[in-house]
Amino acid sequence: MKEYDVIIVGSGAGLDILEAAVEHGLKTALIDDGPAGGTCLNVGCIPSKMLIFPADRVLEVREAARLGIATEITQIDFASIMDRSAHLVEAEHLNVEEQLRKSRALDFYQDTAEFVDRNTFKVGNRMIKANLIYLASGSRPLIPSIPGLDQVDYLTNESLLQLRELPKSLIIIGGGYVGVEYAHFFQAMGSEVTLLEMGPRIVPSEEPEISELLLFSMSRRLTVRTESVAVSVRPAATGGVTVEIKHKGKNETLVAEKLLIAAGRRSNADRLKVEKAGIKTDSKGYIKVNAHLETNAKGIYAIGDANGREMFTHTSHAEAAVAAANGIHGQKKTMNYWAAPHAVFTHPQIASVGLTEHVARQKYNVSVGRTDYADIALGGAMMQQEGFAKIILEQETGKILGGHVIGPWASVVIQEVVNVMARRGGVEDIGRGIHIHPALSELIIKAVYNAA
Ligand SMILES: Cc1cc2nc3c(=O)[nH]c(=O)nc-3n(C[C@H](O)[C@H](O)[C@H](O)COP(=O)(O)OP(=O)(O)OC[C@H]3O[C@@H](n4cnc5c(N)ncnc54)[C@H](O)[C@@H]3O)c2cc1C
Ligand SMILES: NC(=O)c1ccc[n+]([C@@H]2O[C@H](COP(=O)([O-])OP(=O)(O)OC[C@H]3O[C@@H](n4cnc5c(N)ncnc54)[C@H](O)[C@@H]3O)[C@@H](O)[C@H]2O)c1
Repeated sequence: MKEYDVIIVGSGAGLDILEAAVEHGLKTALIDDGPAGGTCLNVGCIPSKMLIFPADRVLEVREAARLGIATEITQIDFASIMDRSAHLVEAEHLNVEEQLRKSRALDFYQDTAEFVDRNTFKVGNRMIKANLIYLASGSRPLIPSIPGLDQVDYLTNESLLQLRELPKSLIIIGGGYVGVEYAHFFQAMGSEVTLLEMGPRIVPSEEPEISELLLFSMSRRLTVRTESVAVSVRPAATGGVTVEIKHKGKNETLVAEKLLIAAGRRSNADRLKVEKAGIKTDSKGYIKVNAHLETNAKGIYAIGDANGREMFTHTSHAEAAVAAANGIHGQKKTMNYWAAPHAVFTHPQIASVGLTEHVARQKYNVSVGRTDYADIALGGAMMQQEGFAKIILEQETGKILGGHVIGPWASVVIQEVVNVMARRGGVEDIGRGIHIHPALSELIIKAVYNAA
């Protein structure tokens, strides 16, 4: 039995905790049985955005015609696009791994951890214990129980990164963030893509008009089927995969070379056997935490995807800072998600922060303002006929409650709203800064003034 001051499971956001613990001179163990760096680096944000960047360029070239630039894409080297991403990821994770292995300030266990009791982990065939524990154990793809799925060679966000030949056709189950981002990527590369979403709209957590515009825009490039449930799956006689679906009550048969499952995530808490430490989980298996990110077991914190709250890398890092302050520095900080943003890197891009209009109306008197890209000078220069920014204000105070953008560079345009919301600011805070003309930032000031 080896004793530590701190044990951390997971080398994604867990690395932030590690840094705080080591800087504080604590005897620290880090455990991860996957590639160092976690989901974002290895199979999530980084590889997907390395792939989506060239996909965006393809769309730019295709759309250049409307500006009077006639051009043609003569070749897309799919294998080299996949390799570029894989090489960057590999170099980065080997770098992280080497630093962890070399460090004398910590012990790095590349093995699976499971609780034995409140303070003790079994890691491979070793036992280690600590009073202070951080669970940054993340999530993995949720594989729905569709009859026949185990008979076919389906892809996930992990295995698709091994592809070096572009599938001629692809069915994607799930119209959430993973589904729409990869639908954009594979269609841009040249696949014939069918996206299936069982709910009434794709990206269902976004504003309804954002889901609608994304659906409208994607439907020009691929087949999007909402209210479509995969009923069964089997190998196709011609090779590939057959998917039987129920679409608005009717049965249909779809065939494609490949099938991608993008039906959500599931917690890794089961792999940790958290019940042996008496740690409570919610109905989906995510680890329950309080406002200080501490579980019901004192001294055990859960951050990032492990707690299932806002499953984004930047939020995981924000949570790590709060949990490190509380557990390591003895503070009592509260995690605040008020201005936690996210972006979806599809085409068009989506970005959002704060409340949706529907949620805001349940609690506040609101006024809503919207500016289309076409209504600002740069949007006009871009001949951007679609896309908008929407701002939701509290009527009495002018405080910003939410901001939502769909269109080019949405992920950048939203940042001003995030910064103002983080200070609980409103109309005056946006208006105080002079906005560059003609730039996309004019979307926000105009939407704010429209709302006000
Ligand atoms: C395809 C895809 C694209 C995404 N794109 C974005 C994006 O653009 N922007 C964004 O903000 N977010 C994005 N996300 C979400 C983001 O990747 C996650 O929110 C983030 O990686 C969570 O980090 P984490 O540290 O909580 O967990 P992880 O990074 O998942 O780390 C958990 C680690 O714990 C290890 N582990 C788990 N259980 C055990 C155990 N019992 N023993 C030992 N080790 C264990 C795992 O091996 C893993 O390395 C994306 C996700 C996916 C799937
Ligand atoms: N850009 C980003 O920040 C980014 C990108 C990708 C993923 N992520 C993170 O990863 C999480 C997981 O993404 P995701 O897209 O896998 O999950 P998700 O939960 O966002 O979406 C899954 C979708 O699949 C649908 N679905 C589930 N089962 C189905 C079935 N049998 N048939 C048809 N549709 C089905 C659901 O209705 C849902 O809309 C996100 O919530 C986000 O936190 C972030």
